[in-house]
Amino acid sequence: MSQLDIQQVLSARYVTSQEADKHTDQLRQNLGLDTKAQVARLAIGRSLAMGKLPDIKIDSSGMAIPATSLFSSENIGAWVGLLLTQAISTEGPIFDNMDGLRNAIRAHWHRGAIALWEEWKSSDENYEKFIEALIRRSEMPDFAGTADDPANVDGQGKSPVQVEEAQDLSATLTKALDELGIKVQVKNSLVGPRLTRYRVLLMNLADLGKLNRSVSQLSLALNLGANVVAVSNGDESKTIFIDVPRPKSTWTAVGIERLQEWAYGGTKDVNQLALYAGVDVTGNDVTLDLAAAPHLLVGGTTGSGKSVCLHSFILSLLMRHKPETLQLALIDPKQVEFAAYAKLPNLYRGEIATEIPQSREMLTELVIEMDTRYSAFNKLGVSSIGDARKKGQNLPYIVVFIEELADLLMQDENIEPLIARLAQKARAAGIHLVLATQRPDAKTFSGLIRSNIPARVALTVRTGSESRIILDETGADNLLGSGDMLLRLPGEPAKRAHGVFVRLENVVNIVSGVGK
Ligand SMILES: Nc1ncnc2c1ncn2[C@@H]1O[C@H](COP(=O)(O)OP(=O)(O)OP(=O)(O)O)[C@@H](O)[C@H]1O
Repeated sequence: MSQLDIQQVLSARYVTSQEADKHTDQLRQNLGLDTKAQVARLAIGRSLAMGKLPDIKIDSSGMAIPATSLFSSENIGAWVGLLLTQAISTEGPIFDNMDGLRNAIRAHWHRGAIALWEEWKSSDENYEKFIEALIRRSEMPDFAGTADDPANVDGQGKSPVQVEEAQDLSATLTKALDELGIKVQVKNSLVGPRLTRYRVLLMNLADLGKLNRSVSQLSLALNLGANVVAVSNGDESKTIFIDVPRPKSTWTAVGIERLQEWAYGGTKDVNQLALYAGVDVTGNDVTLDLAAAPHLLVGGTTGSGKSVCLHSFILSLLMRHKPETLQLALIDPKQVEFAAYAKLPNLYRGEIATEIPQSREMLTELVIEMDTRYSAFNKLGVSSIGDARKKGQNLPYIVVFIEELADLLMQDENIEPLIARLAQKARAAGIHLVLATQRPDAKTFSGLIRSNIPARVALTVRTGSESRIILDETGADNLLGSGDMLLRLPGEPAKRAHGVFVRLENVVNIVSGVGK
C-alpha cells in the first residue's frame, strides 16, 4: 500500500544534485527566469519525456526547494501523478514512499537540468533557437505512446506488426495534395514499423518538382510537424513513395530478438565487422560493415537514442565474433554507459576508460599497437590485417567505442591528434573507431577527424546545420526520435533506419555468454 501522504508530500523539501544545482542557476540567469523553481520544473518536465531513469546514484548535495515553491500546492498532485505514470510506463523504479518520491524528483531534476544545459549550449546560447528546439520536440507526433513498451516489440523479430491500428490516410493525402494543385491516385499503402509508405501515382509527372517543394506544406496539412513527410522515387514510372510518420502508439519497436535473429542467422565472416543498425521504413534489415566503412561517427541530441544505438552495435559485434577475433576498447567519459561490459573477456586492456588520463593512455597504446602491427606486417610482407590472417598471423580486430567525443576533445588537447592518427591510418591494421557525440558542432567534428571518418549515423538533431555537420545534408532534424536514424556510407545516399531497442538486461545476458 502506498505510504505517500499528501500533507507529508506538501511539507517536504526536495533536494537536487550539485551538478543540477549549478545548471539550474546558470539556466535561470541565461533564460532570464525569476526563480530556480521555474527552472527545476522545466528540468523535471524535460526529463519526464526522456524515458527510463538510469540506475545510477545521484548525490544530494545541491539546493533544497520546499514543495510549495517547487510545484505549488494546487499542482503537486498532478506532478506526483506524472512522476508515477512515467515510472510505470518506462518500467523505471516505482516509488510508494517519501524516499522514493524524493529520489525520483532528484533524478529527474538532475537529468533534465543537464539536458537543458546541453541544449542551451547547442542552441549557441540563443534564446529563440533554444525555445524553438523545445517547441519542435512537442510538435513531433505523439511520442507519449507505448512504443517502448515490450508489447510493441515483436517477439518473433518479424516486422511490421501493429499495436494500435494505423489510420489509413490515403483519402486525406489525396485531398491535401489536390489542394496543393497536385493530382494523384494512391495505389496502395504499406504499414512499416513507424511510418506508412503510400505508393502514389502522379497524374502529371511535371508535378514532381512542385511536390518536392511542398513537402513542408503537405506535412502541415496532415497535422504533422513541418517536413516530416518524406518523398522518394517509386518502383514504376510516374509512381512515388510518400512516407508518413504515425503516432507512437502504432509503432512497432525493433526488439533484441530481431538483432539476435540477424546475428545468429547470418554468416559469421570474421573478416567483417557487421553492425546491425535497425530496420528500414518497410521493415527490412539495415546493416553496415565497419571493416569497410572504416570508421563511424554517431551523432544526435541528448535522448535521441545514441547510447542504445551504440549498445546495438557492440552487441552485433559480440554476437558474431569470438574473443579471438575481436577486442573492444571502450572509452566512456560519461562513466555509466559501458559499465555492463566491464567483465568482458575481450575488453582491451581489461578496463573501461572513464577518466581523461586513462582515455589518453588507452588511445596512446592503440597508436603504439597500430605501429607495432604495421612493423609485423612489414616483416610478413603484407599490408593489411586480412593478408596477415591469410599468412597465419591471427590478430583480432580492435573496435574503439568513444561515448561522447566532445568531452574528450574539450578536456585534453593531446587527445585529438591521437584520434586523428588512428582515423587516418588504423584501418589496415584492423583498428576501427566508432565515435559518438551529442554535440555535433564544427569544433567537435572537424579537420583530420572529420575527413577520415566517412561513415556517419545521425539520430535526431535540433537543426539542419547540426544534421549537415554529421551527414553533410539536412534531414536528421526531421527524424522521429527514439532511435530513428539516417545512416550515410561513403558514396551512397543516406538510408533511414529505426534502431533496435536494446535494454540493459539484453546487454547483461549477451555479455554473460561471451567466450563460453
Ligand atoms: N531504438 C529505440 N526504440 C525505441 N525507443 C528508443 C530506442 N532508442 C532509444 N529509445 C528511447 O530513447 C531513450 C533515450 O535513449 P538513449 O539513452 O540511447 O539516448 P542518448 O541519445 O544516448 O541520450 P544521452 O545523450 O542523454 O545519454 C531510451 O531510454 C528509450 O526510451
